[in-house]
Amino acid sequence: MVHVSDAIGREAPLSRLSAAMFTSQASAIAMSMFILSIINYLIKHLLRNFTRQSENDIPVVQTVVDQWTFGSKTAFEFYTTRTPFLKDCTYRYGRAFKFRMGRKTMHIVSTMTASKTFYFNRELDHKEPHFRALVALGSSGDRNLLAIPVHKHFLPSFGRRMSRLEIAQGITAPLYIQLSQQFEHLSPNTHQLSEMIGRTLYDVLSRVVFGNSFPLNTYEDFVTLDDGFNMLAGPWPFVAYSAVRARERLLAVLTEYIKTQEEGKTETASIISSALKSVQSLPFREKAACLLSLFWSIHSNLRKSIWWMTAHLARDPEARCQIHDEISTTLQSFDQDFGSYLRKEPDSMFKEFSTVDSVVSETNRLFSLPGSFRVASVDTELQLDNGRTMKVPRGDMVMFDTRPYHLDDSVYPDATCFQADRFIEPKMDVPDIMSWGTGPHMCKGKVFAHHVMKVWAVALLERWDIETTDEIPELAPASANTIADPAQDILITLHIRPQA
Ligand code: HEM
Repeated sequence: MVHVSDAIGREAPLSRLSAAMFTSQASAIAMSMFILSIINYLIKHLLRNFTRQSENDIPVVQTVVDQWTFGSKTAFEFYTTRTPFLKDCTYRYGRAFKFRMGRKTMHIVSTMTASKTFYFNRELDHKEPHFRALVALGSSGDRNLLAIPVHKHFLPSFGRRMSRLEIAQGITAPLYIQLSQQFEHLSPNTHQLSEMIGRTLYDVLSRVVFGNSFPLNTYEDFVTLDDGFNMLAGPWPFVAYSAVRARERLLAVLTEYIKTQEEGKTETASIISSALKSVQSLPFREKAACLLSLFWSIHSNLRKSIWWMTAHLARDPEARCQIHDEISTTLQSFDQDFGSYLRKEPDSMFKEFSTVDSVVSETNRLFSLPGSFRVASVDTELQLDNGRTMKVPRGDMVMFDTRPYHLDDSVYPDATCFQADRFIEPKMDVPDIMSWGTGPHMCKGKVFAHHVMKVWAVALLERWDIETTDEIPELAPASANTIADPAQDILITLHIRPQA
């Protein structure tokens, strides 16, 4: 038997010693496990969301840590994992709750009664989100300088220039023709969906809206800016280092673009000339930031909504078949190619293809997120259902969450399912979607965004059949813009349609 010396020099058999070591090691492990589980319990306890009822029975979501740190944990969750955070809170606490975000409180409501106050009550100011977006896009955010040009001229100019008439006259035919040309060059094999959409959409929309001379080598910078936008708009913008650099390069490009525009050297859609005229009194940096906000609204929202729409069409052979039939029947009724016809009758794109219209609305129903918030300019009360009210002190924020409404089975039967024909006219027993907001500040790009999605689907499916074996992914938890990001990309296979 091997012997070793113990601590006081006696010789101890190895088996006895190793048994002693084992016992002391086991107790050390047990002790550490015990301490770890206490720490784990404490952390969980400190970070677990719980609620206390405020006056009027409105749950206040908070953690123990939040009580000491002005809501840092709930604010962090709201900024970094907004979609699951709001979903979880709605599930636990219902359709009205609130939480601290620094010195202010955020009030979340999702009842239909509350939506009326949210969208129509003038005491709830809608300007703050615009200033925050502008600052994220490089503006100084100086309210005195920007308030009138931005809210009296720039934003209203969108509404006027993005009407159905203006879109039909200036956008529809070039958009359809350029998309069709791009789709001719796709190869009949498997593509990453985001890649198939990304550049094609960026190039076509930039040319159609900003003119042929717009530099398209800005695509990578746009993607970097878009991916970092939530960080730029949040409380820690310095974290989004590469997005800041991409933004600065884009602002430089837009400044040059504005100078050429002002010299009358390039042609653009009327939306751009009108938008630039509306901010002509501002310094170049501010003009460029305003233009970047228009540029970003167009590209960012559509890039995502078209991704979800194409992904669902690729998963749904019945919907594709219905749309292919609709396209074939409609196009047969014109005695020339559709592009030439659209030049003469652009409004026909609005009138035809009701299944595609339905698919566009269904996509926006399922993938739009609460896109905006308000700040109470005076102490205000929001009416909730059941006669309850929510007090919103001056300076606090309110957000109307459209998702619980869009995913409510009693409003949209089988609400979590994508049903391509849900919004087709004769079946119109479902209410309109809330994705665009409503009232005086309803999305100014609504008609444009819906139309671009529609033209994309018609031009793509006219030439290609598309399919995927990948599952539709979840919403990316950090999504915080009006349209959610997908949690991951999918592969999509293109087959040329025999009749194309
Ligand atoms: C699928 C795409 C889009 C969705 C779901 C969407 C949704 C929204 C929502 C929810 C709002 C806030 C409404 C409110 O606060 O009451 C909004 C505002 C706005 N959107 Fe969109 N949007 C989309 C695309 C676009 C596009 C492409 C443009 C520009 C061309 C645009 C321009 C605007 C503007 C200017 C506002 C501010 C309106 C105001 O405050 O008066 N949107 N949008």
